Amino acid sequence: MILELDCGNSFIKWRVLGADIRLVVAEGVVDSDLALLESLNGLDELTLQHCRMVSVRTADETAALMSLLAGAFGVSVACAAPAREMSGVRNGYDDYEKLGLDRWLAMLGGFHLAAGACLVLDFGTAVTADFIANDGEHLGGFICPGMPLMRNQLRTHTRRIRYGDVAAERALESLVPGRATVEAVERGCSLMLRGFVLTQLELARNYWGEDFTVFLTGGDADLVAEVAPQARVVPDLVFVGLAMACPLP
Ligand SMILES: Nc1ncnc2c1ncn2[C@@H]1O[C@H](COP(=O)(O)OP(=O)(O)O)[C@@H](O)[C@H]1O
Ligand SMILES: CC(C)(COP(=O)(O)O)[C@@H](O)C(=O)NCCC(=O)O
Ligand SMILES: [K+]
Repeated sequence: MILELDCGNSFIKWRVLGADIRLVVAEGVVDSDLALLESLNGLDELTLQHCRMVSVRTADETAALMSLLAGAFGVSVACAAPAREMSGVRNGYDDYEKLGLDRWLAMLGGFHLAAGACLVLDFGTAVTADFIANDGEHLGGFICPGMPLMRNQLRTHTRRIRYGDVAAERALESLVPGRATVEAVERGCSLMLRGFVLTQLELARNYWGEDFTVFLTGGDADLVAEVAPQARVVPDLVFVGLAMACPLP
């Protein structure tokens, strides 16, 4: 069995592949290293041969998780590393090591699945957009605050915007102008994300006409899927890239 981990700024996405590595036998989203251990320890018949991971956390945090996993399951962990070029994709950053590894893997996965020009949009703590041309050249991308950051900025930098998570979820059932703070904020931020998506689509059309594939990934991809009906929603896009960057030994 193989354990795969995508350590974002807010959550760790994990999944276990079976003896047939095309099959996901267990998966989850957790908010801490300890919660990850708990989830994994709760699985019966877990026998890990390999572990591969991508992390956008600090080197210290990543190393701590690696040694935790080595201690608990006796596996060594392969970590995705920056590259100037891989699987036909050329990293477009001036300093290629600075490009977020989750972005890089989602790009590898997207270009592989599209076999051509693609726009990769990731909705996590931050929102990212990356443009990969038909020849695999990464043209660059954009980073902006995601839903969790936008709502938390409003909550922490104003005095009267206060509401709970349950109300937030319900507020997004519609996008008509809000008649309560929670509706006004949640819908307002959701529309910001949708506007961002539309701008990215316009830019992609300027580059490539209609000849490109759009990928939506990240925990909040569903919030914007409606404005990009042509897009492929691929929640495990980072894992597609992870398998390419860290093939089994
Ligand atoms: N099952 C889930 N568990 C946790 N967060 C989720 C889940 N489904 C959707 N989300 C949303 O996804 C967002 C986090 O996305 P994610 O891609 O995990 O971020 P990051 O990679 O930055 O940690 C949060 O706004 C959260 O509300
Ligand atoms: C942009 C990100 C913060 C996104 O992280 P996430 O929202 O997935 O947790 C991450 O990819 C990152 O730290 N990137 C490094 C900076 C860059 O890509 O330019
Ligand atoms: K992510």
